[in-house]
Amino acid sequence: MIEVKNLRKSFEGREVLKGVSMIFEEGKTNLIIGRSGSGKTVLLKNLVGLMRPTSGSILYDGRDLTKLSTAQMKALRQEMGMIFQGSALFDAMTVFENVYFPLDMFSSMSRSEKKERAQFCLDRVNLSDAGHLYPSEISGGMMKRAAIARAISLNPKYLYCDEPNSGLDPQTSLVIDQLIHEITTEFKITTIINTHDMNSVMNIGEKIFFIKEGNLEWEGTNQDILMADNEALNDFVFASDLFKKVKEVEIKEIRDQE
Ligand SMILES: Nc1ncnc2c1ncn2[C@@H]1O[C@H](COP(=O)(O)OP(=O)(O)OP(=O)(O)O)[C@@H](O)[C@H]1O
Repeated sequence: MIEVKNLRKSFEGREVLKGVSMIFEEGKTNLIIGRSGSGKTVLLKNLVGLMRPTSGSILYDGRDLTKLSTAQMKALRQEMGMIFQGSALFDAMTVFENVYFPLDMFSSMSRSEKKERAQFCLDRVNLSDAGHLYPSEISGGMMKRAAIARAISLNPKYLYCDEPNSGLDPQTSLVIDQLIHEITTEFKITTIINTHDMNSVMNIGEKIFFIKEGNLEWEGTNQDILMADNEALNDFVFASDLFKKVKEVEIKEIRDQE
C-alpha cells in the first residue's frame, strides 16, 4: 500500500500539487486521470522519487520516501517496476536480454536462476517464443508485453505505468490492460497507471483518482464513475458522445437490476 499525505509541490512559488492525499491499495489497479497540465506527471515523479515534494509524505508500506537515505531509496527503487510510454526497450538487445538485464544488474540470483526467471516472465506475458527477437522485429503490442515482462522481472511490490496504451490500437490496448490487471491481482502488486484512455478507466479502473488543477477532485471505482455527479469529472470522462451513450446504457442496466 502507498499512502500519500497532503502532498504539495511548487515551482518558483507556483503551486502545482495543492495538498493531495490518496491511498493506493495492494493488488489493485489504481488509475490517475485528469486534463493536461493538471499535475499527474508531477505527482508520479514525486511518487517514484524523481522529484522532491515541497511538503507532505509518501508512505510505502510505512516507509516515508521523503525521509529515506540514499541507500534506503536505492533499495525501495528495486521494489518498483516501471512501464514507460514508448515501452523503452533496449534496441540492441533481444527481448530475452531486455528482461534478463535488470536481473543481471540488481539480483543476487545465479545465472541459471536468472535465465529461469526471465523465461518465466516471458511465458507469463505470452512471449514464450519471442525471446530471440529484437524490438525492431516485433509489433507494438509485443513490445508492451516485453516491457511488462521486464517490469515484473524483479518481482516488484509497486508497478508504475505511464500511458501504457499509447500508440496501440483499441483491441491491443484492451489485451494489455487485462494483462496489467491480471498481473496486479496475481502478484498482489500496488499498480498505479497514468492514463488518458477512457476504455482503461471503464475496464480496469478498480480505483480512479481524478486530479483537477493540482487537487484530488474525485475518487472512486469504475462503477461509481457512472453514478458520479461531480460536474468536472463528468465533463472530463464523458466528453465524447460515445461515452455519454455508454453511461446511459450502463445506468439503465444497473437500475433494471435493482
Ligand atoms: N520542472 C518543472 N518546472 C516548472 N513547472 C513545471 C515543471 N514540471 C511541471 N511543471 C508544471 O506543472 C504543471 C503540471 O504539469 P504535469 O506535467 O504534471 O501535467 P500532466 O497532468 O501530467 O499533463 P499531461 O497529461 O499533458 O502529461 C504544468 O503547468 C507544468 O507546466
